[in-house]
Amino acid sequence: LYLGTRKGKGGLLPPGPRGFPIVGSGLQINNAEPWVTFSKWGVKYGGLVYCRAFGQGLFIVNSERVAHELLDKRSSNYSDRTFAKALDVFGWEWNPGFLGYNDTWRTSRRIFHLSLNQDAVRQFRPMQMNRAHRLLCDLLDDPNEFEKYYREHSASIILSATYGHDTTKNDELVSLIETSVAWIVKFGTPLWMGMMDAFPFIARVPKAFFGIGVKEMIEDCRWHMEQMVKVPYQRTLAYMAEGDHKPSIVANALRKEIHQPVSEYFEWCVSGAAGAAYSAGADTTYTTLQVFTMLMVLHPDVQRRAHEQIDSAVGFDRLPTFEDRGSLPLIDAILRETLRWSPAVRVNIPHGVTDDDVYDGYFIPKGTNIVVNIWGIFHDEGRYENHMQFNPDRFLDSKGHLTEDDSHMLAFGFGRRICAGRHLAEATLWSAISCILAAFEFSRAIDQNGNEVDINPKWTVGLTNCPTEFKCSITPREGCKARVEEARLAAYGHRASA
Ligand code: HEM
Repeated sequence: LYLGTRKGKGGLLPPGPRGFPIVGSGLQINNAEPWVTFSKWGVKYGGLVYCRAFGQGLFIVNSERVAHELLDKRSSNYSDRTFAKALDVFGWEWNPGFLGYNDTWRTSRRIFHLSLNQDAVRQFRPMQMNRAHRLLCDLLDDPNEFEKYYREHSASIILSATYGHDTTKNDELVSLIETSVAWIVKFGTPLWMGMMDAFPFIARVPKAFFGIGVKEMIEDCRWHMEQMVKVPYQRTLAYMAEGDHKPSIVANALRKEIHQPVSEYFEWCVSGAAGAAYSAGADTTYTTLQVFTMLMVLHPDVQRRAHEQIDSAVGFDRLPTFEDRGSLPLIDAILRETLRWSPAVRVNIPHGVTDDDVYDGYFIPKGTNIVVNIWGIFHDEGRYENHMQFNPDRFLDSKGHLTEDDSHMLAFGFGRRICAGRHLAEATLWSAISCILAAFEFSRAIDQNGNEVDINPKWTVGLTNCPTEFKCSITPREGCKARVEEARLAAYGHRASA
């Protein structure tokens, strides 16, 4: 049995699996479900596991305490993205989510902070409510297409908050960016990151070589990356030139006087930050809405209680607004439990170590990566009893008030690298979920023979893990049509055409 006996140059390394020559334990990590491998290792080796993957040292954190100790409390040492250089080959060098711990990354975080800090995000509330109302109209008109509408909704909010762009049906910007983001989601897994870091020649393997074609995929990816950063950014410059004053991350940054005159470098940072906001925010928000929908179908009891709370706090004449949030604790509890039960990002983006460190007697060398198994932490039976059960009451006290437990925020990552859009995301999700629950009821779909259709989602593989292609029935609640028609009038300026 190997338990913590391996020694690094600077001391004892934490326990972990013994790997094979060259690839280390890289191929033992399940690429589709890495959190499963990490959780198994967590049970066997503990909260901090060490392995080598493709020639690189990798630390896996399976414990909330260790994650806080290292990534939050010692964040100045654990905020690099050491693998990031290898990813430049994908054309992501503009993406602050993958930048090292350097000045360009700091500038990007300042750009985000300006528009997305807890107070600043309030400027987007009217837009978020407007998009939630549009979503209700879409669901009322064609509930079977909920997946498509969730995508459009998430995209629309991010594009507005980032570029001040008001999306239309079949918006060309949305389709350009969606295709580009699909590349990031595909290549953003620990396996791809590890392989590109260790064996950069893989990027040059053409299709002619046994049909593998990494080279062609990378060329396509690079083209999309360039377009997704340039095209919408230019659009915002045009809006600004026309005197459009909608708030957005790009416009707010460019208008901020301390950066006048705007340098080419600063523009590069702004356009990169904007591209990152979309790529990091659209898929994660959509994923959370999909998980929420699946959970509502599976838990009619929770849904009924949510309906009752909304009806009693908001009434039947209008839809919830942000001002109602305090009187709808169950909606917040549902949101928190949804993020816990299936976080959109189950395995965190690796944090790089800047300097050698020692933790709990173990040596952590500089240049290695720390990966947090977010799913594993959320499914720690010692912390969350009956962890597989969806139970929003975990976040409520005996009087039904929200508790102080905000551990769902772990879904947004750690330390200085914590998700830059978390306040925006929370508000987007809250407005969508509260409005949807006010207006609709979810249940299992019924097939042609009158039988209930099982929920067997396909889960996507990549940086995010999303349930898709499942069927459910979304029906308007009593009195809902009138409320949605009011929302349509407010959102579009007209009622439904006959
Ligand atoms: C449910 C929605 C979301 C979830 C679950 C989520 C989760 C995450 C996670 C886990 C990280 C990695 C943090 C780390 O390395 O420790 C991250 C990073 C990031 N997120 Fe989000 N995110 C969401 C929505 C958004 C939105 C709406 C935006 C932008 C408007 C956004 C922008 C970013 C950016 C820019 C980063 C990179 C931060 C950095 O490396 O400094 N995210 N997010």
